[in-house]
Amino acid sequence: MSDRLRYGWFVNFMPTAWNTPWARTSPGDWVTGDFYVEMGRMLESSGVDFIMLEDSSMVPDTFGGSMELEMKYTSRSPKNDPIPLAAAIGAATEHLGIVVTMSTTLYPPYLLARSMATLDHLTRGRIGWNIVTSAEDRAAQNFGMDEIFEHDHRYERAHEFVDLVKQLWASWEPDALVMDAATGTYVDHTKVHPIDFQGNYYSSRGPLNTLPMPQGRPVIAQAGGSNAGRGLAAEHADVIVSSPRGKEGMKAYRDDIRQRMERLGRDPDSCKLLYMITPIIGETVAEAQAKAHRMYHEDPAAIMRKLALMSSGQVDWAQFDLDQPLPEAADPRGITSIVEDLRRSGPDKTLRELLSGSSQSESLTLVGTPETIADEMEEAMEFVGGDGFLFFAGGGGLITRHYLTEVLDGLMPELKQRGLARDTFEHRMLRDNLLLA
Ligand SMILES: Cc1cc2nc3c(=O)[nH]c(=O)nc-3n(C[C@H](O)[C@H](O)[C@H](O)COP(=O)(O)O)c2cc1C
Repeated sequence: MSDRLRYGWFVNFMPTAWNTPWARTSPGDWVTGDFYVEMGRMLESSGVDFIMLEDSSMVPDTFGGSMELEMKYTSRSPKNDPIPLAAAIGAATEHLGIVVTMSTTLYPPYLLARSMATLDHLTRGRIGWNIVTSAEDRAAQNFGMDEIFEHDHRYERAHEFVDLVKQLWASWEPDALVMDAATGTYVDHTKVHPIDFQGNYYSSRGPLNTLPMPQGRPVIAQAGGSNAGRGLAAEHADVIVSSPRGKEGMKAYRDDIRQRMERLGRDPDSCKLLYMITPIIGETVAEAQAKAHRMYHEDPAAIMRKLALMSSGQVDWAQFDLDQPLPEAADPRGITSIVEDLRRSGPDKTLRELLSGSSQSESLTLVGTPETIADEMEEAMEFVGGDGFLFFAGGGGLITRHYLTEVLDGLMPELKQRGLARDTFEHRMLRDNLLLA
């Protein structure tokens, strides 16, 4: 495989590891954004295409009807707003893309369009938008709703939302800024247009009140797993991040998305698909295996941390016996594909077995040396067809500088040596670095 792959790093603006080896204990390190700004610089110098900032807006209390598990393991909170962090990372870097999550269910479209446009200016064309629809009642209640909309309805609204914000971004013609000294005219008003958008769910007069953004519109990222989610991704995404299991699952997902894009009249190569991985790296395979065993099997908190992470939707995992197979429990309003994926990956396994052994949200289980892991990544990409990987250190306060160093100073150089990662950024803007060869 000779084509360079694409890489992102998915991270939560949350506490970093604080009671594991190689962790810092000061909360000031994350809450000020210092850790993540430093991380942005590290990613850039290693040739990672973008950092992707997760978001959600609630304190979960689904597990056993209490916030205890959540507060103890910090799976979704405390969490700061990723939008100002994107600006801070942008100011500290020159080439790294910064993909920010904003929910179509919770943000007004005009506000979102304007924030994205402003961030694209601040970063000189390096912003992406991770479109999510939010699945949690608790988040909906923080924004004045009684409960979150039903799953497919959220996606129906998201289609309209995206149409609207795209029109707002296009409401200024690219050459509207004239700065004509002779007439003393800053902007040619004939090139700025109201949009008068009237949809089923949203309306907006427009135009946007920002100058046209450097990238025209942000890079659009999406992580849909369901039929409705894949439909939104196939129509709008420039980059799709997902975690289908194993090489076969990755290939089936990619083939499906590419077929959907073709049916919609889009060039399938105009969207890059990245698969989530959490490589466990050692200087020998045995050392990496021992580390993975310690992390996933010997740490009594590991399963509880995973349960806390999964307990932000409608499914109360406390009702299930950890030592029994998972019963039919998917709530159609919840994150359906996550529940279904888990059940499908081991219909006869107990919940404890399903949750132990790996980081549950990764496409490939990668445990080894930089060389053996790069072999597996390369082989998977040859089988799947492309396009790259999304690193993730696991949610809920597990990231450390030590882990970043293992991946960025251990694995990335090995990938570069094989021509599978970039040495330098060829372009200034995220869209160009991501999509062009
Ligand atoms: C890599 C990745 C990142 C995601 N980031 C977020 C996020 O920041 N906020 C959020 O509410 N959901 C996030 N999700 C959830 C997805 O938006 C989506 O709801 C989920 O993959 C299930 O797919 P479905 O909505 O099509 O059922 C993420 C999912 C993945 C795989």
